[in-house]
Amino acid sequence: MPRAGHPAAGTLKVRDVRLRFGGVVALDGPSFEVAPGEVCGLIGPNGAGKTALFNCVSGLYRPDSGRIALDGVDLLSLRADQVAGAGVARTFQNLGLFPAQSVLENVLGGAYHRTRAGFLATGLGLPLMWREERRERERARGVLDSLGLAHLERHPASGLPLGTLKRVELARALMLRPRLLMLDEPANGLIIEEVHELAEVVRGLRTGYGFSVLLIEHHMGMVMSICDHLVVLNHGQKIADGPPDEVRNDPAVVEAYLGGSV
Ligand SMILES: Nc1ncnc2c1ncn2[C@@H]1O[C@H](COP(=O)(O)OP(=O)(O)OP(=O)(O)O)[C@@H](O)[C@H]1O
Repeated sequence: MPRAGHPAAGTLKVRDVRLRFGGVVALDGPSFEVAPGEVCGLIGPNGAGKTALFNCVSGLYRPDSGRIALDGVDLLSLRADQVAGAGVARTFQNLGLFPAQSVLENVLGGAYHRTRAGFLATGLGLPLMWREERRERERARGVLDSLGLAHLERHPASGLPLGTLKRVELARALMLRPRLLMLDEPANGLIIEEVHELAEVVRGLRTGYGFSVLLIEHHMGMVMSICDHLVVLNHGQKIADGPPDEVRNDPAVVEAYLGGSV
């Protein structure tokens, strides 16, 4: 499996992040850390603030206060596209793929901002840009291969099973050479076999590419099987932070979120 190109890293530090929408407190000061190479699950009941936190890390929301840094780089001073350039890649709850485009074109979309002039310039016949695009295509093929998708590169995204589309979206995120990969409910809508398959894929990617993973997931089987560390939010506050076995037995977590069902 190809290395992603960055040196091993991916320390995310979140400190006292606060975000309000009018009278609604979405984030009420959570602080936590994701260590290099670990899979950290961000869990909590509906409305706990998980997506709001993801959006703050990826630059879509600007918190009212607090600090978020990746490998010492202050992400809050960057625009969303610069955050991606700093090594943060994410997938979305509702896939952000283009149905009419081929799998390869969708995956190449993940590399777009990394090229110096974009693929449009290649249409002008500029040799440097053409070489750059060819290089990115080869890299995309390598990423597809590492996810067992090489045979689908010409297939339009439409018509592929959801489990496969999730892997295409992962491939697109990998084109950003992430230090931190953020996955937003990847198991949502998958059948149990696909969940197991996806968990296996994420574990393999983490080992092969060496990045850290921050995962929002309601599927407790997946959370418990792949996370090294859990952070639990409730009403925008952190209520637990530690190894999965410890967190699952934490009375505050059982009370607030798990309802004793795990
Ligand atoms: N753009 C927004 N405008 C207004 N309120 C928002 C916005 N985004 C989030 N909120 C509110 O902030 C709180 C946290 O929402 P968030 O979507 O982060 O929760 P969540 O933990 O991701 O929930 P779920 O598991 O249901 O996706 C909720 O009360 C939500 O209604």
